[in-house]
Amino acid sequence: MSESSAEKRVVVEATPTALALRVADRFLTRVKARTRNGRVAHIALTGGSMGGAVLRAVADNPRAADIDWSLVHFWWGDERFVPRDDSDRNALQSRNALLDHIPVPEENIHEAAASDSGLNLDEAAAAYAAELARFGTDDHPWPSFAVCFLGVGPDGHIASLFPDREEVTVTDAAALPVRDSPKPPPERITLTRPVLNSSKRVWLVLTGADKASALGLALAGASYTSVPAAGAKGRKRTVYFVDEAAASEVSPDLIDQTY
Ligand SMILES: O=C1O[C@H](COP(=O)(O)O)[C@@H](O)[C@H](O)[C@H]1O
Repeated sequence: MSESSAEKRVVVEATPTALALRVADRFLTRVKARTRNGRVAHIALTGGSMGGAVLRAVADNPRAADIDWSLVHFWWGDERFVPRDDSDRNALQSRNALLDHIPVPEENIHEAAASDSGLNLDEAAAAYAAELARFGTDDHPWPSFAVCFLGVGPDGHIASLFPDREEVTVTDAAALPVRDSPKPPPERITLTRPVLNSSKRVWLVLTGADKASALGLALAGASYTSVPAAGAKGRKRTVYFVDEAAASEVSPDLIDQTY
């Protein structure tokens, strides 16, 4: 195992459906453990194909009824700057998949402002940073996420940190406006790498043959500027949850059979 991937785990399931069920079950285990003694859990969600699939599997899991959702706060690693009821919004997708089906207080749901909120893109990014700062720690002006979910694009992007763009190198802000995104919609708000990587656990969830190359490069220690997924790293654990199609370029010795 190369040094660059030593602390990264790869968990493989045969299909996207099986993967979503597994991630959902593990997520519920983590949230239950974190909130057991009344501690708050901050969770960063992702949009994209598997973001929704995992949350639907959480909603369908009977163990969701065992969680005190009033202790759980939801954030997003990135958001598309579109109207509030636009189906492209990551927050709307997450609400439809999970948040509308669990008793989580509305004040625990921390959405970035939408394009019809009255704020422009810069103001919306600044407002999101200010909201993060309300829940900051002694170490940084943002909450420490117990779990940070990330999708990965075929180009290796995570959140709205795209390859070879300035945003991926920024370390002096918590949230940034993104313009001219290579993937539509063009305007977005993203958390920065220091925020994502201050998470206790970073879980990257990706499926499909079109992600195999990005996954292979991320695990091979590619530069995070050209493959942003390569730079995602949780303080305690970094896990790539993938299906067999995405895992086709992963060396078998990197696959964790025990996790
Ligand atoms: O645009 C985005 O894309 C990624 C990945 O999406 P997928 O559909 O290829 O899985 C997602 O992680 C990110 O949050 C989102 O805004």
